[in-house]
Amino acid sequence: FLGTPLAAKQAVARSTALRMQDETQGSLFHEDFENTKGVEVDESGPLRKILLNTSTGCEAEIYTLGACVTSFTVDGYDSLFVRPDAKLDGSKPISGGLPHCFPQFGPGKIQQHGFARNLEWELESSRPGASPSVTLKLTENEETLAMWPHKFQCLYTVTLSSSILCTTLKIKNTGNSAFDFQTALHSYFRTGDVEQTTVKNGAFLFASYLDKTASPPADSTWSTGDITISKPVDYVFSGVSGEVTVEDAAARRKLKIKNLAGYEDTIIWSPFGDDNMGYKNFICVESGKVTPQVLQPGEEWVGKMDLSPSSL
Ligand SMILES: O=P(O)(O)OC[C@H]1O[C@@H](O)[C@H](O)[C@@H](O)[C@@H]1O
Repeated sequence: FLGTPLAAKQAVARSTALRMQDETQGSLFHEDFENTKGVEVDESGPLRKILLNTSTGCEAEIYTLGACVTSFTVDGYDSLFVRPDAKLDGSKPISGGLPHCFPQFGPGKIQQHGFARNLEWELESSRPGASPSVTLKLTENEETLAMWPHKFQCLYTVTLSSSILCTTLKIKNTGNSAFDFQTALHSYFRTGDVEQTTVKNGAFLFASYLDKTASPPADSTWSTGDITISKPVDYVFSGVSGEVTVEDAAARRKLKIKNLAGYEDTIIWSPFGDDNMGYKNFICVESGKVTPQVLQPGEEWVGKMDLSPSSL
């Protein structure tokens, strides 16, 4: 496991208004609760999390380990799913919610899905108010440089706006030489029953995709339009993006995944049949940039993905 052994962190039973480093002034400030309405830091458990909430009753929970959004609740329904086998003590990355894969997606030269989800991200800034927002930051350190010799800055902003969760990830090359990377939100969406769930986007029909359940993984063509799940699935649809909809007939819920920038690919993963992972109650519909993206020194890539839930 890469990063600070967070499991050992002392549990401090408190939920406070946001405290953070103001880098522009170089000082620690602590806003009073009225001014931080909608943004709280919860340090009562082994891992620190940020809570966003609106006066209309929408809530989001973001762990600073991996900058992982683990809960997004509108009208009392949480659209995100955390696997029952997930560890929330820092002993491994969080298997649920919206984990970041960076700088690698899947297996490869470095660890599966990269290191961003294993590391503690810094609190960069917050914006309280009617549309509360928090920005978390990750930069290189000795451990990342040993695995991936590049200087970078990731800034991840999560905003609750009305009943929409807005996310923006900015990845910048802060070094002196070019690098390439892959990234993805390995999104876990709650389902009443994965077998009664349909994933829709017009571009699935006749799209070519990489079937990672084949041995060895093989390119294929998707010929049936909408995607339903009745067996283990691990498909990478390069070039399928834009609005992807998850319709969950069992829970009578619909979720629009709006890929607004940067995420050009869609990955569908289901460990169908694996009760330990709670396979019945989630589907991963991932927003990815799987084709490697080159960044020259000073260049930045921006990924934007919003979630808009409603009843079906
Ligand atoms: O188990 P992880 O690392 O959290 O990732 C979940 C799954 O993610 C998928 O993308 C991989 O193909 C699986 O092999 C993996 O199990």
